[in-house]
Amino acid sequence: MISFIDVDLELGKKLILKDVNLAIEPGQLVYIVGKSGSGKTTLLKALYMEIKPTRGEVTIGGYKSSSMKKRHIPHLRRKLGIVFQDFRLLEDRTVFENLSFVLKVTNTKNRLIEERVMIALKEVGLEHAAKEMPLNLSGGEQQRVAIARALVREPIAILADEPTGNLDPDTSLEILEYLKKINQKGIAVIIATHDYELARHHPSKTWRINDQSLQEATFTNAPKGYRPISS
Ligand SMILES: Nc1ncnc2c1ncn2[C@@H]1O[C@H](COP(=O)(O)OP(=O)(O)OP(=O)(O)O)[C@@H](O)[C@H]1O
Repeated sequence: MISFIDVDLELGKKLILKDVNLAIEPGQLVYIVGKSGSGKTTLLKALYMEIKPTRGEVTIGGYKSSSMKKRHIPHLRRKLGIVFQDFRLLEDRTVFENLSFVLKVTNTKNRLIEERVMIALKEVGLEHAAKEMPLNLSGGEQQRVAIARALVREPIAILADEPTGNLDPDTSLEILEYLKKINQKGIAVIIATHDYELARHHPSKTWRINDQSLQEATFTNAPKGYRPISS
């Protein structure tokens, strides 16, 4: 469903990632780890086609980077749910409106919008918060709203860029639990994080960026405690 074949990625003529080969199957949960500035965000941007490879091919949801037309990029993004470290909620809209907004732009009927929004909020345990303003919620709850907003599109994959970067250790694990639960429903989840401990705590397929290259990593010994690594 998702593949990188012999991909080079550059930003402003600077080579960020070299010769990336990666395959992600439907329903997989995958971590992309690497220190700050190693290129995790760049890799995710190539997935949602914000960046075009200078060499090789990225394939996702039936789209190929080499033949992707600019006007088709929004079609691809409608199939993806993207979650950021800083939540990126509309602060002057209610939780419900933050989610319904996503469906309104695709001309979904009102009754269906309400149904899908409430199903997504239920998935993250926030159906009671539909009328709240985002800033009245905790950081963890805001991130759960962002996850629900990603879900409401019924995506083929959720791309999460440092989803726990602004959260305390316990809340980070809670967010990871929600992402795992969503993954168990068959949606691929790709988590980019500098927090190796998160990947160790809930082991799954892990790819590590080091010195411009992406390698498969294995964490066999899950630690007893969870300590986040600060950036
Ligand atoms: N427009 C640009 N031109 C050149 N280099 C850039 C540009 N934007 C970012 N970079 C560099 O690209 C590298 C990769 O950045 P990227 O944001 O992908 O890393 P990251 O692993 O996601 O880091 P973080 O965890 O801090 O977000 C960094 O060294 C950054 O300084």
